[in-house]
Amino acid sequence: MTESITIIDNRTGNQLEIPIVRGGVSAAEWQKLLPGIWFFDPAFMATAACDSAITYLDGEAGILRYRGYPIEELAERSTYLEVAYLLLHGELPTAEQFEQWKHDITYHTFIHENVRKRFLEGFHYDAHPMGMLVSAVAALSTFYLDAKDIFNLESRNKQIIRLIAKMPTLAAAAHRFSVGMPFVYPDNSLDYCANFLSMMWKVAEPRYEAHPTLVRALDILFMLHADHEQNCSTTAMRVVGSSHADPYSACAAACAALYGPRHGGANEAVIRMLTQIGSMENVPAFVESVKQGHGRLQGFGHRVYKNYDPRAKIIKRTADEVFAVTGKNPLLDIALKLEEIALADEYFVSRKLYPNVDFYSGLIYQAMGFPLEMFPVLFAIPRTSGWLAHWVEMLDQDSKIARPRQIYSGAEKRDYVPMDQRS
Ligand SMILES: CC(=O)SCCNC(=O)CCNC(=O)[C@H](O)C(C)(C)COP(=O)(O)OP(=O)(O)OC[C@H]1O[C@@H](n2cnc3c(N)ncnc32)[C@H](O)[C@@H]1OP(=O)(O)O
Ligand SMILES: O=C([O-])CC(=O)C(=O)O
Repeated sequence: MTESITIIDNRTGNQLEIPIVRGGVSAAEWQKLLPGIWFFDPAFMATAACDSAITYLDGEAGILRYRGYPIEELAERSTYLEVAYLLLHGELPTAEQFEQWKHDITYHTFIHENVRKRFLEGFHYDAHPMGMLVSAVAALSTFYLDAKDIFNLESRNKQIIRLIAKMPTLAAAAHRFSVGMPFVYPDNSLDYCANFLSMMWKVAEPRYEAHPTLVRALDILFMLHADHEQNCSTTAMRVVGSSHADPYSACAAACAALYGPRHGGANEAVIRMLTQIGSMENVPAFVESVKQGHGRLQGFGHRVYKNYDPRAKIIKRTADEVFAVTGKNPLLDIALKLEEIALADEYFVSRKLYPNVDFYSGLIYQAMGFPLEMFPVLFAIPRTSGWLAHWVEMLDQDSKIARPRQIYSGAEKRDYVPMDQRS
């Protein structure tokens, strides 16, 4: 195995041996040998930003594992709360640990009345629920001042539990407000996903009981969305966290990164695209227009996967179970046709563009009755555990503040021109 690479410093002609660290070159070694020479890698296409033990991803083979456990096995046998524990603690919980974890999360599902009444209800009536979520998560830092104490393990764990517990409550509150419905308090006799569905849909006393197939489907989707190594939002979490900001502020930054249509907003964009296509007959023309450069196939392509996203495979199967309860989403046939045509087309094959996690998830969410605007919110709820696992790992590694360099391409030094002399 190669243990170092040899490069020539073209300023001096010197030959330099740079040690390889786990398949990569350490930036510290690089800077020692070649000070002032930076890697130009604006979108981090070839940069490992950290050393992480949380999620393993082989994009060529389409493999995803959390803490060593294959995603397929977790989706089959685990639950979201167990997966959240696994991501954060590194091991599956014992029965006793799991009971305590569930109890702690359940105990913290309520949000401060002012967050709802004064903050969330202060938004414009048509505010996007993801915008509301981003702001509400940031606002939580003003309610929990102990959150600044990030190196106090007791306080740190409390914020982790609060965030995982309160995300569904904030999400449902944002939805209820946006449709003019009264807020529903958490029903802590219910499990995590059933409780969320109750806060979303309850219209009459004494309680809302979601269909067990739909509760399980949501739990599976939450497991699949829980982590994905250094994606854009997790990178935002780590970058903001590296300044030692509190976890609510860092999580708000991560939520904001997830909001974009290139990332967690793509599931919403997929449904808009399928609706715009309108029928199976229109699919070939739509694919042609994408190939001509008019937009992108939403829910297709991935920075790391150059194969079928393993999560999309599981979601596709789960969709059938959901549709058996809700009735088939009429957009499914268009989605299947689109996949069939794209996967047989040289444009998509040569670029290794396959369906990603967002391609089929929206069809399930829509069939379950969620409005499109809630789709990125549904992504943010489970991803919170992944963000927090990375935040904890980063703090435990005592990592440095994230601070890349740049290649300056602006003006040379010049003199200030008074305003009356400018043309
Ligand atoms: C949870 C998630 O975040 S999963 C991703 C969700 N996002 C989407 O589904 C949005 C659609 N997909 C995309 O925009 C991209 O595939 C991304 C953002 C996910 C990845 O982007 P990158 O890794 O930077 O790939 P890049 O944009 O360089 O694309 C490589 C080539 O494939 C093409 N391409 C990539 N994705 C698509 C697509 N969805 N439709 C059509 N062409 C595409 C690009 O045009 C480019 O072609 P070129 O080499 O001829 O210029
Ligand atoms: O890994 C990525 O870049 C995007 C993604 O699939 C995710 O965050 O789940």
